Amino acid sequence: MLALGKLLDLTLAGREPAEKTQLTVEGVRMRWLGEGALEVSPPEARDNGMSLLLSAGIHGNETAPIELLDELLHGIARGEIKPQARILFLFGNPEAMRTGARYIEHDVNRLFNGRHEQSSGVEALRACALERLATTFFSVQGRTRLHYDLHTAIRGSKIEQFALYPYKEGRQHSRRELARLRAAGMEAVLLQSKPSITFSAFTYETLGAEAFTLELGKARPFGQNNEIKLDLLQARLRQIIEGNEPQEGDALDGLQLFSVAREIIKHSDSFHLHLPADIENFSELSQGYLLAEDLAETRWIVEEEGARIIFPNPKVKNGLRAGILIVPTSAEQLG
Ligand SMILES: O=C(O)CCC(=O)N[C@@H](CCC(=O)O)C(=O)O
Ligand SMILES: [Zn+2]
Repeated sequence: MLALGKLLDLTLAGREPAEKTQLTVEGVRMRWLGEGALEVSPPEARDNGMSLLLSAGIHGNETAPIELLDELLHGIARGEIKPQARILFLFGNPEAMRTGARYIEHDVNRLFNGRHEQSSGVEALRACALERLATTFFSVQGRTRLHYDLHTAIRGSKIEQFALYPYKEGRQHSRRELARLRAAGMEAVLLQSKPSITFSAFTYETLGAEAFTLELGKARPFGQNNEIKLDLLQARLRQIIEGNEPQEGDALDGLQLFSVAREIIKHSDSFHLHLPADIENFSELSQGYLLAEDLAETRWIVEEEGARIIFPNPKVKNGLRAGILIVPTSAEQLG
């Protein structure tokens, strides 16, 4: 296999490849753009106009998606997968990947849409570099722009695989993209209701891509991801890459939709979350339930009917989201 196909090995070893550009037997050009960043370009005659950004390792301990991208890249480097799309592979936080940590100093997925300018350290530099790489990649006009940012979650979940769909004022969520996610094995989608500072929010809001955070199961170390079923996602990614997706229309086929009712923000060290430590994502909370308390007698009480909690985490830094309250919604208002 070509050395650049081993982007993961290079990244984990903190090494720079001797040759920065290589051609596969299929005439596909692979170009190393910097640590954890590789661009794949099909021969011009085969290019179908799709620009696909695939990122993983934004959180360094979320290894299943990193392994998935590694496999896809190996397939391309060996000539088994024949791209018609341009692809940018990004490993989000190499430093944290090397230590098996979610992050070193700051959660890189809270530093986008310019937030890195108010921060410092390795993750602020990385978020700035990722923004630049994505901006350059999506700068070619007239191409379809799609971004999947792949993650796994800290805790177990009543719904194993789901996507988060960013929000931008005046832009409609696309039913066709939801159908594509369903075909890729996602069981639910959370429709965001305000702008955000995550990587997928950046590519959606600022770069005009269709962009999603995909949650694929529970985070485990490298080599321990057998329980995570990625065959549907892998097959769909391969079809997008090779430009041979079935045209099955926009049927959502049982996909569960939720909208974000509220983000729970931790304001101080006095923040206390009234949930069991082992609570699963998508657990239902009854109306009137006292979810959290913070300084100055701030109380978070569940008001919404059918509310569920995802990503509850009282250990986040002050000022960041410590959980999301979601409610069921329907597909009626989709574009
Ligand atoms: O399990 C958790 O608590 C967090 C899992 C995770 O990393 N989720 C992403 C979601 C990003 C988004 O809101 O689009 C994150 O929190 O960064
Ligand atoms: Zn993550």
